Formats: sequence, structure tokens, C-alpha cells
Amino acid sequence: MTDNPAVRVRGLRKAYGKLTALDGIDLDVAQGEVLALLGPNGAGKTTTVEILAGHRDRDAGEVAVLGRDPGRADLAWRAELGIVLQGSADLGELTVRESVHHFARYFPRPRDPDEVIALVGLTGKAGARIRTLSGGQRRRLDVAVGVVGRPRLLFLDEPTTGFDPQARRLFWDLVRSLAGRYGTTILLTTHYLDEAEALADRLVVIAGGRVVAEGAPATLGGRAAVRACVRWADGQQDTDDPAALVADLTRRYAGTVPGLTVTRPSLEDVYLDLIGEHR
Ligand SMILES: Nc1ncnc2c1ncn2[C@@H]1O[C@H](COP(=O)(O)OP(=O)(O)OP(=O)(O)O)[C@@H](O)[C@H]1O
Repeated sequence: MTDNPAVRVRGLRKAYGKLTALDGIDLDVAQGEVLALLGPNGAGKTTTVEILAGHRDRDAGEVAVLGRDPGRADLAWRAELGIVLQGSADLGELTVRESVHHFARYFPRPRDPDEVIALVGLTGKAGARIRTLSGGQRRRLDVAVGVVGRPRLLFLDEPTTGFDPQARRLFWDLVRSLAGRYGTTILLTTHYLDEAEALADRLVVIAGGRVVAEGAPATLGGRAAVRACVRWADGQQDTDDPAALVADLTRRYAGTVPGLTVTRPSLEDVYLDLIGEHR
């Protein structure tokens, strides 16, 4: 972790009436890092992102986002952020192009709105009124608005909900290029484990308002240490060295091993185990 993280959270708490939504969250996001916040419905992901983005008050805890307390930050701080939350502002009578141009004017160094529209794959709909867009197209517009201000830090709350598979891949390319080429720090929430695995340097899993695990996608929850399971027509065996076992089987069968499969737990398996323990 760098000395000067983009996001630093200690002991974050938030209750809605009697319901404790966040029960002491600690979180760091390094500059340039892509961090995915995972957790079941109601875990507290949106509450966390909204507090970090300055859209919601907290009850307790220390929060620094780009070095500032979001509860007391100013317009210059806000201009460094890109925010794609759930439920977008309603500018339904504007066209896609008018909307992105409109939001670009709030920022001191915006990206070219037409380039941003192309980046999210909406060039063909640039002249269409927002109210005529499909759900996935509307979400792509939210993403365009989120990145048009050239943010240093981008919050994406379930950004690809409603995207078709092609649009999701286009979005993944966009996130990778923002992180890789521009060094944008990105905090995203998602329910898609493949998305988290494809994009994130690090995952943080929350459940019941607490952090229950964190780590790189390849190692979360001890994933890398779990043994592989080799199955074939006449048997199965767990092993640390599947290549050696397969070589041995190949010799035993003097060629092709019937019905051979080698499996390791997927990120989804590990994730479900993790949140299952905290239900
Ligand atoms: N404005 C609100 N008033 C009352 N309760 C709320 C409010 N917003 C969220 N909650 C409650 O706080 C808890 C955390 O909600 P939050 O939206 O942060 O979860 P989440 O992890 O983003 O869930 P999801 O994956 O379903 O989007 C839930 O139990 C939710 O019902």
C-alpha cells in the first residue's frame, strides 16, 4: 500500500434507524488500483460507495478520499471524481450527445464528449433522446457521464447491470484502458465474479456490514492453496500437482486417459463459501 492511498477508511459505521448497514469497515484503495467490492444484496456496498462519493453522511469512522473528508469537500475535489451510482439523474428529454456535453461542462478538463460516446459504444444513438434508450444503453450513458470529466478516481456501482455480453466486454476494455493508460483509480461494485476477476487487482468482500475477506482474485480465501481435483473414468484424486498425476495416468492408460477433467474451485465457489460462513 502506498503512503498516500486514494481512499482510506477506518471504522466506518452507518445505521438506517435500527438497521446497522456498516459495522466498522476498514478499506484502502491505492492510487492506480482497481478494487472490486463484493458482497450479497444488502451487504452495504452501495452505502459505502455513496459515503465515499460524498452522497451520504456517515455515523462514525475516518474517511479520506483523495486526501479529503467527503463530508466536507468542495467542488474542486468533486471534479476529480467520476461517479456511476445506481439510479441515474433523469434528463430524459435530452439526447445522448446533449447529455454528455452538458455534464462535460461541469469539469475543468473534460474528455471529448463524442469520443466518450464512442468509448461506450453509443455513437449510433448519439442523437437519440435518453427516454428512448434501452436499459443497457441507459447504463452505458451513465458510464459515459462518469468518465467524461477525466476523473482521477472513479466509483462504479454495479456498472454493467443490464449490459449484453458484447457491451460488458467493451466496458471491460474501457476500464482496463482507464486504469492502464491513464492511471485512473477505480472502485467498483459488482455481482459478476467474472467481471471482478477480469478487472480487479484486489477484491474486498463485505457481508453484514463488515469486511470478511480481501485479496487478489487468484488468492482470495486461500484459493491458490486449494488442491486441484483430477477425475477420470475410473477414479478421482485431489492433488497439489495435477500435471504429475495426469502424466502418471497417461502412462497407466498407455495413451488417452478416458473422461479426464482437472478442476480447481472457481472464484465464485470461493466467494460463496466466504459469504456462506457469514450469513
Ligand atoms: N435509504 C435507506 N434507508 C433505509 N435502509 C437502507 C437505505 N439504504 C440502504 N438501506 C439498507 O442498508 C443495507 C445495506 O444496503 P446497501 O444498498 O448498501 O447494500 P448493497 O450491498 O449495495 O446491496 P445490493 O447488492 O442489493 O445493491 C440493506 O439492508 C438496505 O436495506
